[in-house]
Amino acid sequence: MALIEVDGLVKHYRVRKPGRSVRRLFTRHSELKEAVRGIDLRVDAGEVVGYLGPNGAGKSTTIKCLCGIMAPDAGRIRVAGLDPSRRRLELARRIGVVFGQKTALWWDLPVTESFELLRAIYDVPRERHRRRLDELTALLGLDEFAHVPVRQLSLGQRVRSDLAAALLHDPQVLFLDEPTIGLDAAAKSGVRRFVREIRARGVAVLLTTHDLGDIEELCDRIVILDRGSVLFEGSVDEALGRYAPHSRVIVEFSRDVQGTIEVPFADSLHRRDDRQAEIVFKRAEETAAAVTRHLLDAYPVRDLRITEPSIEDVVKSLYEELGDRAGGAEPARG
Ligand SMILES: Nc1ncnc2c1ncn2[C@@H]1O[C@H](COP(=O)(O)OP(=O)(O)OP(=O)(O)O)[C@@H](O)[C@H]1O
Repeated sequence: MALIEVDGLVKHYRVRKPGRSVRRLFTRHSELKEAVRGIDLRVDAGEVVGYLGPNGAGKSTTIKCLCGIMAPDAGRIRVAGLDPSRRRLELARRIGVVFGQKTALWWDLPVTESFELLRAIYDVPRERHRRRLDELTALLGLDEFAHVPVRQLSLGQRVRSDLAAALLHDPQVLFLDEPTIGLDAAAKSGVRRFVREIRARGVAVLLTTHDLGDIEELCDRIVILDRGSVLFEGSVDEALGRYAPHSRVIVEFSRDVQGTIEVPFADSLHRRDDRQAEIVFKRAEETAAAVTRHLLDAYPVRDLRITEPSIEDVVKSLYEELGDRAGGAEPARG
C-alpha cells in the first residue's frame, strides 16, 4: 500500500534577480527558480526509500511539500491518503519528522516532559501514550536519561529522544533527514536497528542522507535527484550495476611473471610489477569466481583479493558526472 504518492511535483521559488541597474528600480526584481521539476515518488508501507542527491538537488523542497509546509505549484501529492497542503493538521497526526541536525524537543525540559507535552498536542489518550512510551523506551534505551533536560543530552541520546518523539503518536509515515549525522559508530548502528524495527511494523520511511552506511544498511530503494529531477530510481544493487559495473581482482604471483597476462573478459589489466596484477572486469559479463579460477589455472598465484564496488563508488561516479553536466537529466529507472 502506497503511503507516499507523488506525481509530477513542481515547485518554484521566487528569487531576486542579481545585478543593480536603474531599470531594476522600475521593473520586477524577481524571477522564478525551478527547485523541483516534475518528480514522481512512491513509498509503500514497510519500505525505506533513500532520497538522495547533491546539495541543492531539491530534497528539502520535496519534503516540505510532503509535510504540507509548502504548497506545490503543480502535481499531485498524497501522504497517508491526505493532500498535505490542504489537510495539514490531520496530516500531522499521521506523520513523524526527525531532523538529525535540529531537535523538536524543548531544550530546557526533561525528555519525559517533552513527551508529555507532545501527548497533549496530539491529544493521545493517556493509556495509549503510556504503552507506546514504554515500547519506545525499551527499543531506544531511553531510561537512563529520561529525566535529564534535553540541553544536557549527548547527540546520540538527543537523536534517540527525537526518534521517540516523532513516533509517540504512532504515525504511518516517517521522514528522516540525516538521522545519523555526527553520531559515532555504535550510536549509528542503534539508530539503524531502530529504523529497521519501525519498517518491520509497517511504517513508510523516506530517508534523506549523505551517509553511505545508512543507504547500504537501510534502503530498500533509492531515488537520486539532480537539479530538481529524478536521475535514478531503483535498488542499491541496480545502482551498482548501472554506475559501478566493474569489480577487481588483485593477484600476487609466487614468482616473477613477465609479459602480458591473458584473462578472458578482462576490461582492463594493470601491472604494478612482475609480481602483481590488477584485473578489472564487468560483473554482468563475468563472475569473480571464473576470473579467479582462470588465474589459478594459468599462473603461479600466491594470493588474490577481490574488491567489489560499494555505494560510495556509485555516489562518487554519479556526482562527478553531475558536476560535468549542464542542464536537466533524463530519469533512469533501475
Ligand atoms: N527559500 C528559498 N528561496 C529560493 N531558493 C531556494 C529556497 N530554498 C531552496 N532554494 C533553491 O532550490 C533548490 C533546491 O533546494 P533544496 O533545499 O530543496 O535542495 P536539497 O537537495 O535539500 O539540498 P541540501 O542537500 O543542501 O539540503 C536549490 O537550488 C536552492 O538554492
